[in-house]
Amino acid sequence: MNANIVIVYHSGYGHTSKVAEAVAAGSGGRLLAIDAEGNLPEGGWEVLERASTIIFGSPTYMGNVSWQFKKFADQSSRVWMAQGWKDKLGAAFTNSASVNGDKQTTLYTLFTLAQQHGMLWAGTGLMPSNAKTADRNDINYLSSFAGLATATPSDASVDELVAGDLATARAFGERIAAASRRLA
Ligand SMILES: Cc1cc2nc3c(=O)[nH]c(=O)nc-3n(C[C@H](O)[C@H](O)[C@H](O)COP(=O)(O)O)c2cc1C
Repeated sequence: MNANIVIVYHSGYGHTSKVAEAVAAGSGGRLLAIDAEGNLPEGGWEVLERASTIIFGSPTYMGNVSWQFKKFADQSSRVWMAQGWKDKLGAAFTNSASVNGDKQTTLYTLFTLAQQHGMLWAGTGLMPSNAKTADRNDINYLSSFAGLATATPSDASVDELVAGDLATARAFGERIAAASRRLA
């Protein structure tokens, strides 16, 4: 595990957790879950303080981050006061039911959070799979650049995430780990 990379995320029903696990597998990063009340576990803020790279993750609910993630973001204003995350590397992912589903708004919220903190930003760095021959299981089929986007059908269980999305999440994690090494 690479303690320099922390994946801090919320998942209401477990689907975004699966994406977070794939990002962790690719990056070697440590998972840090925001709970159902919007709180971090004991010592969570210190884990983030020590990290050089923070990857933010949230499901898209009503076109934006979940309220639990927003509570975490608002609580991070205490860190902002001391500029504690300035110049750390930031990146983000979101998962939702629809292929579009307004995920871009969620990614922009996560990007804005990172920029308010003065963080550096890394996108997916993944080429799109948008040709006629493209298959749903191709890497970056959703063709997102600003951050990782995955789509889990609304009736899929947590064991039924699209394999290509999980592979894309691993590739995204590898990309963020490589970017993190370049800044070290
Ligand atoms: C309150 C709520 C709002 C949602 N809003 C959206 C949405 O705006 N766009 C979308 O594509 N899916 C939406 N969904 C579907 C979720 O994004 C989707 O089920 C996702 O996989 C849930 O992730 P989770 O299991 O980590 O909570 C919504 C689900 C809930 C519960």
